[in-house]
Amino acid sequence: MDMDDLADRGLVLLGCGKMGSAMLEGWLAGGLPARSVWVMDPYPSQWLRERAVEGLNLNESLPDAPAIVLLAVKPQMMDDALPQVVGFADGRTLFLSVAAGKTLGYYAERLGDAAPVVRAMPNTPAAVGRGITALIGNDRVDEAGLALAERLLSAVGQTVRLEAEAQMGAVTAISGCGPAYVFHLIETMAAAGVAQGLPADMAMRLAKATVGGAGQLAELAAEDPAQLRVNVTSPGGVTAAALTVLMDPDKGFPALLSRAVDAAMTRDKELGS
Ligand SMILES: NC(=O)C1=CN([C@@H]2O[C@H](COP(=O)(O)OP(=O)(O)OC[C@H]3O[C@@H](n4cnc5c(N)ncnc54)[C@H](OP(=O)(O)O)[C@@H]3O)[C@@H](O)[C@H]2O)C=CC1
Ligand SMILES: O=C(O)[C@@H]1CCC=N1
Repeated sequence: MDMDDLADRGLVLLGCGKMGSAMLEGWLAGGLPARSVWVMDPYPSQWLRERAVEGLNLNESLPDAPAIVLLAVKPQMMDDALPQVVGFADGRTLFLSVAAGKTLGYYAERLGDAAPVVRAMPNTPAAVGRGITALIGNDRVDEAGLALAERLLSAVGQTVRLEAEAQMGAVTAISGCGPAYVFHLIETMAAAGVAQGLPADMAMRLAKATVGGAGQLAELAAEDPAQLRVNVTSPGGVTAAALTVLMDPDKGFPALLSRAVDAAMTRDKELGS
């Protein structure tokens, strides 16, 4: 099974909200024909209705044996939504789940033993081709199936294969949810700038460009992030004063982020049950 097979046999999206749309936007931009895509979503967005005008199959009858069914409804909705695609669980169709918490065991119970299932955790920067997705397959997924999932996901960013499904909770808490942490950092940096007297639009521009630029530097530089931090921190200077607050082991970022990640992982487990 390869990308041509995907275009011929079809890609079905069960649920196409924020995450499904972020990935679909990248796939269509990368050349997947709209006519090869079937979307099942009870309340499609304006963006999806516009893609339907271009040939995307929106809430129409599904192909006989699609190459991939992407499961992108909320975990809480999965029990209700899954029966719509259970008929594809005969081994010919690869299921690709992006739902937080829902384990390969959960899908085996509902789809049976024949269905190849890849569990993946993407993130929303996929919409601009800058996502990162971790993935792992069940024992019905062969190398070709995993490679196809990887090719599809790498069209919207980087991919990483997990060694064990148990790693997925931590991945979710770091890179799945992580963009929200960073967006909140941008919001709070801008708000702090406004509190110090900057105009709101200027403070937001400074915050966005700083986070975007620092992220890109962290990815491209030969030095690691700790050294890049040191490079900003003139001894006895202004950054050092701020970092004394932010790096406080009890009240700073380390303790705060560790608590946030613990909370995310607890919720991930709850959603899986
Ligand atoms: N958002 C993110 O950053 C990430 C999300 N995920 C995972 O992606 C999945 C989707 O999340 P997200 O996109 O944020 O959520 P959304 O609520 O935006 O998207 C889910 C979509 O599924 C639709 N839906 C609900 N019930 C059904 C059904 N029975 N059949 C078909 N479609 C249905 C919803 O419609 P309606 O709105 O009308 O209910 C909605 O459009 C979740 O499982 C989440 O864990 C993974 C990584 C990152
Ligand atoms: O908030 C959520 O549950 C999903 C999973 C990762 C990001 N969003």
